[in-house]
Amino acid sequence: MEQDNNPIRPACVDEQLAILQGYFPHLNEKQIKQFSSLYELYADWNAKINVISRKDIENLYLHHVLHSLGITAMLHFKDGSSVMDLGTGGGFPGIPLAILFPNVKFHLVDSIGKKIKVGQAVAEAIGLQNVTFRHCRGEEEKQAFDFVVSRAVMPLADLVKIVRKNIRKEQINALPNGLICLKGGELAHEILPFKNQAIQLDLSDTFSEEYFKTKKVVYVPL
Ligand SMILES: C[S@@+](CC[C@H](N)C(=O)[O-])C[C@H]1O[C@@H](n2cnc3c(N)ncnc32)[C@H](O)[C@@H]1O
Repeated sequence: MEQDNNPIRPACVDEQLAILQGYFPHLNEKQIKQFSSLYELYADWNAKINVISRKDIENLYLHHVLHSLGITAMLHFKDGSSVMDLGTGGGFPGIPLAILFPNVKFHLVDSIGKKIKVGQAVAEAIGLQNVTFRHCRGEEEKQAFDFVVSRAVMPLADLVKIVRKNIRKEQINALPNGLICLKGGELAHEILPFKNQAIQLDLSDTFSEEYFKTKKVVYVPL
C-alpha cells in the first residue's frame, strides 16, 4: 500500500493553495501564511462543528476559499471600505476576503451562534484584525456598510429585502454600493426582478477549474 507521508495535510491541499496563489500572485508572506493555516484550522473545527460538508474539507482552498475570492471578479474593495457578510456560517466568504483585503473592515453575521464561534476562532488564530462578528439574524443588524456579500444563504429577492437598510449612501468604490453574492446554477428566475440593475458574471471566465463552470457572482446596486 502506498504510504501517505502527511496524512493530516494531503498533497491536494497544497496543490489547491498553489492554484489560489496563481490567481492572486501579489499576496504577501503574512497573507500566504494566513491562507495556509486555514486548512488545519477548518479541518479541526469542522470535525466538531459542521461548517462545510465534511467530505469537502480537502477541497477547502478551491471550493470555499477561492470561491469566496470570486467576489473580486466583480469588485476589488477600496481601502477603508466596510463590508458585511450576511449568513457567513463558518466565515465564507468573509474570512478569505478579510485576508485578501487587510485594509477593509468586514462584519460577519450569522443566526447560528456555534458557526459564528468557528469563524471567530479561525480569525483569532490567524491574527485577523479587520473582522468583527455578530450572532444575530440579518434582519436585526442595523449598521451600514459599503457592500454586503453573501454565499449560499437565500434567494436574491429575500437578501435584497433584508440588506437594503444596511447600505451606506456615500460611495467610495468603483461600483455604487450594494449587494454582491456568490450563486450557483440557473439564476434567470431569481434575477428577473432586478434584471435592469443587476450584473451577473460567470466565475468560469475568471477561474478555469471545472468547479467554477456553473458558479456566478451577482451584483445588485442598492
Ligand atoms: C448554507 S449556509 C452558508 C454559510 C456560508 N455563507 C458558506 O458559504 O459557507 C447558510 C447560512 O446562512 C445563515 N442564515 C440564513 N438566514 C439567515 C438570516 N436571516 N440571518 C443571518 N444568517 C442567516 C444560516 O445560519 C447558515 O449559516
